[in-house]
Amino acid sequence: MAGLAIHRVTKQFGDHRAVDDLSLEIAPGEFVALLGPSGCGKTTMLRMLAGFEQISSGSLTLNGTLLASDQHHMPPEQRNMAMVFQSYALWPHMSVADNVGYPLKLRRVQGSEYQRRVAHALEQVALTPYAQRAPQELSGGQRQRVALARCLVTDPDVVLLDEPLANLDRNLRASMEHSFVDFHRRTQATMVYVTHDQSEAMAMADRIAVMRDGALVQWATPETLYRAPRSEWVAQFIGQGSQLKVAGGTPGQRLDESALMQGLAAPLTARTQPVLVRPEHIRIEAHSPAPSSAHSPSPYDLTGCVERLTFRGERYELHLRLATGEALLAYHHTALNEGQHVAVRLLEGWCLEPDQ
Ligand SMILES: Nc1ncnc2c1ncn2[C@@H]1O[C@H](COP(=O)(O)OP(=O)(O)OP(=O)(O)O)[C@@H](O)[C@H]1O
Repeated sequence: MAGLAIHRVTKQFGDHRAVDDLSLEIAPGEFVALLGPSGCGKTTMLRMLAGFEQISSGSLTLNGTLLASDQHHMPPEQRNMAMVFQSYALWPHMSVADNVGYPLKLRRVQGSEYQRRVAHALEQVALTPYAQRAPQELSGGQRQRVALARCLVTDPDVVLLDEPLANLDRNLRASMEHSFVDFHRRTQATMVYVTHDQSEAMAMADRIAVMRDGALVQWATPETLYRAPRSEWVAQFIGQGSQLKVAGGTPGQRLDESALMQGLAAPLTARTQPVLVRPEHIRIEAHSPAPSSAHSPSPYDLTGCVERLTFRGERYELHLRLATGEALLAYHHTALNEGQHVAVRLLEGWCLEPDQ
């Protein structure tokens, strides 16, 4: 396949495997996030793609051209990739326009061609009016857009981004997410974006590679990761939710309400299958549940105690404790009292692979 192919790549630092037998096929023009906790090997993978780090085994190819293997290492400047760093890495003594044009100077592009490409890159990130300012006279978000324009100017095949929003405050991060998505749409560049922030990855990427201890644990669209996380570990890392144990069900199976309730009603020793229940699949009945008759059991025959209540503007987050001692996170539209007992209905759940 044309595009960026990571084939069984391993990076060994002494005894430590920072990246462990990782394979990904990234389509041309795709926006991909490498997501995982600190130290899982994301930056090391990105640096191997850029050519700043040699690979220990496996191979990297871009549009069929070998970039790296254990025998071969194409230098970074020959890979036609551009990298955006957390620190922006702008030259303080140069204007915005000169910073953006710097990679062109290195390539000896001059005159009207130089002017045209710098103007175009600045326009792409909506910074034309700031061309003559110094980087220190810009906000953090604007500086990061200068860094984007600087990588755009060389028309790279691949843009590599290493936690580019980590230094920005929360509000600015949200607006920069739009800038990145917009940048991606306009340029159609293949983008590989490293982050430990799942909401950032979910908001921007076409597909996400979730990494743990150097290995790939799931490679899927944001929707699939949310709806169908593979394991207990991925489920606790992506989105909000509670994990319960049920009897029956197999990993990768969706349980409906009755299967879930049946699985929960089994003796504790038989409940070995972990299941994820998202808060939007939980219904709360604030009044005490009526005793259910043996012939027509009420759907509300699970009860929980409200341990904690957090106001989130459009809804309340309820931290519930079930009679079995298990914790459950639910949403509710009105305030409840801490210590109050409520009836709980679980509409669906997703069976997970247990962690080793
Ligand atoms: N040059 C190096 N020499 C030895 N070990 C290294 C080197 N670079 C990274 N490591 C180790 O490899 C592992 C992965 O590091 P890496 O920076 O890729 O993780 P990361 O997922 O990007 O983390 P973070 O989100 O904190 O940046 C870590 O245990 C790190 O200490």
